Amino acid sequence: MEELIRIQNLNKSYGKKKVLKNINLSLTSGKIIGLLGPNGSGKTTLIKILNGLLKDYQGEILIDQQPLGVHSKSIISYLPDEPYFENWMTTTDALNLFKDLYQDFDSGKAISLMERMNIEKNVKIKELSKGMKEKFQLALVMSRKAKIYILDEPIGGVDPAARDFILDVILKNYAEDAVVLISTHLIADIEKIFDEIIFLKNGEVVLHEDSEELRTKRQTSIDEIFREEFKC
Ligand SMILES: Nc1ncnc2c1ncn2[C@@H]1O[C@H](COP(=O)(O)OP(=O)(O)OP(=O)(O)O)[C@@H](O)[C@H]1O
Repeated sequence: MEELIRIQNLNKSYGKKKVLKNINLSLTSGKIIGLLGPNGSGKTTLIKILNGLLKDYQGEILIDQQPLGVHSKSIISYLPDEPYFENWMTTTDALNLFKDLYQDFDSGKAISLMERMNIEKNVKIKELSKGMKEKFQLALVMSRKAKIYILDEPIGGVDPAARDFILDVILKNYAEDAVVLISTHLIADIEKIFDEIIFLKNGEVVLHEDSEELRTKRQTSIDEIFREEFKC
């Protein structure tokens, strides 16, 4: 197993508000990891830092043994929590953009995923529904042969029937030696694919465990454990 993400003593504040508090994590290859926590617990902030989008933090981050930078950008395939395409773009423009930006992008795979999703070529992205946009973006992100996939709420906007399809896309398309970090609130729908679970509570990691061991130890589902931990 290769350590692909190492986070040491990570702290981040917005003004006076501390939103990430002394985070330490080591994430290794071959795992699908659930980053779980209630609204405002810091999931998106952590994900943005890993993707080099927020720079004013304290602590050390190593991606594939190297500090954040050109190398980390080249090996992380990132699905943001909001669609990032420009209004004028068509599905084909976005496909070509990914082809230009990422050497590891497999356009044949993306086209076949689009076909399975009934997303046509040359359609204006702004004319797709929210769920279709999310599926399209996921198809592009999962068509890279990346070492690290970071997916912020990949099933948030799609209907329950489409969720299993999305999980299938994730499971069938990540390389076995990659790490997949997925943030979500919809734990019951997705927990079966997690190898490890991280609970983030008020900016702190309160649990990081193998999901099977956790279920066996507590004799219940991750969803139930989450509800218990974060009871209002
Ligand atoms: N740009 C910002 N300026 C100030 N505070 C922010 C900013 N972005 C996030 N925060 C605050 O940081 C905290 C963590 O937010 P973050 O979006 O990382 O949480 P989250 O776990 O992803 O939440 P959600 O599940 O609702 O998306 C929250 O208290 C939020 O209000």
